[in-house]
Amino acid sequence: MPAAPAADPAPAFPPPSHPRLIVPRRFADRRGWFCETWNAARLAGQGLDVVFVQDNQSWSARRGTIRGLHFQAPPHAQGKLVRAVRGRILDVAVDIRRGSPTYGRFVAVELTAAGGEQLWVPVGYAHGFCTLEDDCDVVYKVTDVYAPACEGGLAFDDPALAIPWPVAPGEASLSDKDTTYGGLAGFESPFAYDGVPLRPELVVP
Ligand SMILES: Cc1cn([C@H]2C[C@H](O)[C@@H](COP(=O)(O)OP(=O)(O)O[C@H]3O[C@@H](C)C(=O)[C@@H](O)[C@H]3O)O2)c(=O)[nH]c1=O
Repeated sequence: MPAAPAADPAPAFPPPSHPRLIVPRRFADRRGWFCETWNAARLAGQGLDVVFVQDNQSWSARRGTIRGLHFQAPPHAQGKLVRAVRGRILDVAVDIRRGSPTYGRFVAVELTAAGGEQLWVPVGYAHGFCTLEDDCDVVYKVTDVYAPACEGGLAFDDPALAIPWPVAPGEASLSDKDTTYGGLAGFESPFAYDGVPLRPELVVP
């Protein structure tokens, strides 16, 4: 008896511990467009099964504003789903999981209000962004609450990371806090590697 044809393999969605670019569909008509910016069931069906507990928004007045690189340590580690709702940013996620073969490597992707792209930044990654225009609003959902005692950071301009920020370090608009962080040398990460290396592909099949 001939073997039954093999079923189509399930799409190989990346696990939640991998960064991911999500571009929700927009339904355009004469008025403009409509978009579901987050649909828990749909994304769970695509392997991103997470619960958000807080929504954040920041407004940055100037092009060349850099916020980051930030993370919260356990027990309040945060996954973040980031998008620009006004303007454009270069969004960056750095692998800071101890023992990761891609430790210190990063993904950098442009997020635009015009395109509605979203970057999923998993737990175990430091996050930061640079505004590419004046007057940028960034909103993001997070999977744990703000916990100042768990806040940590890395120097955005650490030469060991070599992130190609689109602004000279001396010209970036920064918070006082973000000028105090050290680089990877001597950094003791609170995150352990979970077996999922950082791959360059960010777009879900
Ligand atoms: C992050 C955060 C800050 N705050 C307060 C603390 C402080 O007084 C003020 C500004 O905080 P910060 O300077 O930390 O804001 P900012 O530099 O924009 O911090 C953010 O940067 C990006 C890159 C991230 O990934 C976020 O998770 C967050 O760390 O807002 C909250 O009340 N809740 C929050 O969740």
